[in-house]
Amino acid sequence: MDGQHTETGNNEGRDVVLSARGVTVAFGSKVVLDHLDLDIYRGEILGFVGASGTGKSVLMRTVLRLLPRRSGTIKILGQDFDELDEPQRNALDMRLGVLFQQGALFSSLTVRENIQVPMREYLDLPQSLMDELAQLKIRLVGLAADAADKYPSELSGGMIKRAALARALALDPELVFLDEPTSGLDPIGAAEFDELIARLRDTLGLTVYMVTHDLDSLFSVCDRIAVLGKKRVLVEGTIDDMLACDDPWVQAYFKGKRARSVVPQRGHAGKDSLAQDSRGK
Ligand SMILES: Nc1ncnc2c1ncn2[C@@H]1O[C@H](COP(=O)(O)OP(=O)(O)OP(=O)(O)O)[C@@H](O)[C@H]1O
Repeated sequence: MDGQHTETGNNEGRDVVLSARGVTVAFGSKVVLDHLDLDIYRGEILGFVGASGTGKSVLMRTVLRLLPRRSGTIKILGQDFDELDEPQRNALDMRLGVLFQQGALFSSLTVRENIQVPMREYLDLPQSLMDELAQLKIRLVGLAADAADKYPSELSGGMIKRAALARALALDPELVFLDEPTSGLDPIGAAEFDELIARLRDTLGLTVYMVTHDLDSLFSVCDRIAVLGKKRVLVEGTIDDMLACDDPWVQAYFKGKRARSVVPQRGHAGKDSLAQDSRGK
């Protein structure tokens, strides 16, 4: 059901890399998402927010086909998984990277082996090339070379996130899904991770779909934000659009006490100045 949510700003002519229309997901009689619409544009970092339990993870899992939907269509990079055969699905899967909450690394595998899991699943490469590629990804996410031989239990929380990101990037995806990537990190670690995501978006041309509760991330690296509420996307747009939105939850979230500590002078500042305020803390 198109046009149910408020989409602000002019996105006409932009390349849509993910388009959800009328998506409904339910568990028995409990409807979590009801005719949800959402667009993600190429090259942007979209922050996806909403109160706890509103269905942010459910939507991400539905988009990734880990949960079934009751109705609606989802197109990723112009293709609808439902219309693809197995080899085509695999080809499309390879263009997506995913970082689940808590990193979700395999504890019995080293960082190098974790990064090579998707390579083994989708590609047929000699071990020496996979080792080289894993080392490249390790460098890309700012880990030291010797992290390759470490097991997840030997890594700090921030290193685990980076290693999980390296695995998400293993197949050079175009669209990356991040589920609360900065949760559990201290503010400095979280800010560094945000900077890494922004840098990778710029250098690799990634599109990023980021579920987050982290106001700093929303203010500093997200180009657009989508707010989930009432089982659909209530509003999507820039930080300024969020600040201007009169929905009570959006107001409380973006103008509440926590937001004020992130953005001391909210209201009329543009994204850049908001970001500066946030980072300057
Ligand atoms: N497999 C499942 N079976 C039944 N109910 C589920 C299942 N997965 C999620 N739910 C329900 O769907 C709703 C949305 O859950 P979800 O995990 O997507 O919320 P969220 O917005 O990601 O929350 P949080 O911010 O706390 O992570 C919740 O009420 C949850 O209990």
